[in-house]
Amino acid sequence: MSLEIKHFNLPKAELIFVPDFYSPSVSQKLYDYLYSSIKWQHDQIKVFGKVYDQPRLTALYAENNKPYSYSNIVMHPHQFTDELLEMKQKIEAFSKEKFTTCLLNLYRTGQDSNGWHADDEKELGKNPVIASLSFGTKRKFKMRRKDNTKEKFELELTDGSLLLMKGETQHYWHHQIPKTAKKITPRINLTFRNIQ
Ligand SMILES: O=C(O)CCC(=O)C(=O)O
Ligand SMILES: [Fe+2]
Repeated sequence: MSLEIKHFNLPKAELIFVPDFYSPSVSQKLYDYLYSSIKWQHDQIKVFGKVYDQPRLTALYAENNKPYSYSNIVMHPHQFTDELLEMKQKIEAFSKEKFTTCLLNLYRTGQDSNGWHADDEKELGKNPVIASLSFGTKRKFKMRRKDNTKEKFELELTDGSLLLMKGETQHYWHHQIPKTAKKITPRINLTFRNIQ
């Protein structure tokens, strides 16, 4: 059986979406493992001098000790677990890319979110490839052009799916996970990155 692979041809973005990267039964096991075994933390962020609780839990894992900084937060990695390493290897085999680091997000309810941003920190290099795995409740993933916010795109990130963002995507587009008023159970997201 072959995997369904969708290519979205947006101007100045390269997106590849694999809806069934993991089967429903494997996804359920991975969700349970991640929910209970990842060392989730709840950081505060500073926006225009004011301090807020980040609207989700996060964790950083890596094969090296290199920290990752964004939104005034510096995260220091835990060492990869066997399960995370296995996921990393499966994504590397599919994408023919290498990843050093995984930033995990736990969206506990519909009120948890991730605001407009690009994954364009300089430690990610010029045209970073970001591999994003989703487990649990599906959430909307929105994109909009940095230079024309009317130009938009959206996608549902479903359980067991893989989204690859490549090429110039981070230069030209912002992305977000908006809040939703729906009563929903959690979603776990893993973004694999290469930090040099
Ligand atoms: O939860 C997601 O799908 C997106 C996460 C994200 O954009 C990030 O961690 O940089
Ligand atoms: Fe991101």
